[in-house]
Amino acid sequence: MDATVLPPGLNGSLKVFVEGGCDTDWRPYTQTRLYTNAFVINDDKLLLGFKKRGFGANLYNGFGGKVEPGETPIEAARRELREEAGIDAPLEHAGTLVFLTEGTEWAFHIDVFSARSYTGIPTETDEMRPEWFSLAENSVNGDDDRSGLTSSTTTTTGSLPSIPYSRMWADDIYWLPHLVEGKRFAGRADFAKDGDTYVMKKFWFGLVC
Ligand SMILES: Nc1nc2c([nH]c(=O)n2[C@H]2C[C@H](O)[C@@H](COP(=O)(O)OP(=O)(O)OP(=O)(O)O)O2)c(=O)[nH]1
Repeated sequence: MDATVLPPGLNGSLKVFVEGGCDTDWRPYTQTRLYTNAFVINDDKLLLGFKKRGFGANLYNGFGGKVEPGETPIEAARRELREEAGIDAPLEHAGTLVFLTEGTEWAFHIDVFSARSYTGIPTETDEMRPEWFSLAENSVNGDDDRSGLTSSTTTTTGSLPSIPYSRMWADDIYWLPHLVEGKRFAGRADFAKDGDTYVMKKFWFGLVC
């Protein structure tokens, strides 16, 4: 795809792999705020956190938050991983996500990181409950209601559910499989609000080439 038709906020050499949503314009914005999001993979398991409060509460996600003044995105990502999951990991940049929501006039610029090893023990915090999910093809459906299942922080891959996409941000199903495969991506997703629910209206994702 010609770089001139990238959604506003994206740049570089990107080849689209999915786009969709309403036939409306991308939401305008004048400011950008920096965020991070970190995913830890261990063999054929992926660590996600169940967000217990605040923005994105009740969704599973990687670990992350705002980049504080004086921090680089990678420093912020490692700090957030320590604060929210209690672990350290050799994070590498995996992708960039431009994210807009209705009612917020600025864009989230999210640097997404991944690591294939970690140190420490994933530990529940006030904000996040870490849980492992299986990347194996024959894993049980992680989109099912898991209430009643015991915590998966120490179980083996064989008994773990698959990635619970229906309980994650709606754009994740497009780019997270590429992150797991080690491919670098960038994309944009514009959301509207329907009551307390965020609905994805328009999206575009490409691989870095
Ligand atoms: N996977 C995924 N994550 C997203 C999307 N949109 C979005 O903001 N995020 C992430 C980026 C951040 O990691 C997190 C939002 O930050 P936060 O709300 O937890 O941060 P915070 O202000 O609490 O910051 P802090 O107190 O933890 O520093 O959600 C999305 O579409 N998909």
